[in-house]
Amino acid sequence: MPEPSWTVVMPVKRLGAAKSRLRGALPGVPHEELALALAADTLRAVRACPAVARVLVVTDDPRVGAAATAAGARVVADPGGGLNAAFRHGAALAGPGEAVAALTADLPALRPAELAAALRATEGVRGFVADAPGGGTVLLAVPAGVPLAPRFGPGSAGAHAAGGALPLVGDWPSLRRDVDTPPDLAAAAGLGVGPRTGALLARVAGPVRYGAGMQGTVATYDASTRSGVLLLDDGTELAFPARAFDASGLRLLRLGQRVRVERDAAGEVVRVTLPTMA
Ligand SMILES: Nc1nc2c(ncn2[C@@H]2O[C@H](COP(=O)(O)OP(=O)(O)OP(=O)(O)O)[C@@H](O)[C@H]2O)c(=O)[nH]1
Ligand SMILES: C=C(OP(=O)(O)O)C(=O)O
Repeated sequence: MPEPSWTVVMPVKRLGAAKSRLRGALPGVPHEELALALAADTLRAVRACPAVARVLVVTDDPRVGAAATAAGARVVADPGGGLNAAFRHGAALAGPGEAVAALTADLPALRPAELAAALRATEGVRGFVADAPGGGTVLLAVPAGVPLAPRFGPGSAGAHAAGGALPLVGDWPSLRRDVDTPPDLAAAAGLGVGPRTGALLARVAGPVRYGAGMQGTVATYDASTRSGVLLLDDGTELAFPARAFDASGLRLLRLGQRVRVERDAAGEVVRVTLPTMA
């Protein structure tokens, strides 16, 4: 059986207003560059997904529009009225026989194979994929002819479920990893981001204390190698090397102990400290 061909709708805000919670996340990098890189890397992965036939980018931003056109997407103007209006507008432009997937454009770690797997899982039903923390939505997909009825925004996972959409269960960390805050960016870097975002991370000199506020608990610790694994509060696991422990000034770590995590521009853990330490 041939793979169904999806139309993906991706709205992107004007770069000056987009991703406001990330402003200043990468010192020395203009905010609009970062906002553009996140969207461009998302789009790149979507275009590389074999299940996707068409991409509609809904935006009023000229730089996003140019990048999207160059990447082979169709660009349509933002109708105004916010994110859900933008999604409805894009979905209305899909052909009558086309299944539609509404995707947020802030998934710089997205892997085409994970998007393909999620689209396969939603075939024939109206389904959604929650973000990594669980309260938001990264993907809402409908079969041809079924209204999208998007309810994106705070608490959207609950709103989509209440509206009858099926929560899709699957191990798709790169799809669920939306980037709203500096700790999200660090988590995405840990998964591996696309080239545009990666180039900006690499441009930042020296170790950046991404998510100096990021916390987790010690899941494993091997005193002989001085390394182990942390369970972050968003449920992801993160290995830490001996040098991150050595930088802590601690003599040992106990299982279940609460720690604060500092990571470098590539997402590697550079220091594990106690939340009470300066
Ligand atoms: N075209 C369009 N896209 C939007 C609009 N609002 C949000 N988006 C996009 O929808 C996706 C998810 O939105 P949010 O995570 O809330 O992003 P944001 O509004 O840029 O970020 P914050 O300013 O931090 O809230 C992002 O790709 C945004 O660019 C809108 O009004 N129009
Ligand atoms: C747009 C959403 O929220 P966030 O700002 O968390 O990406 C959502 O999850 O529906």
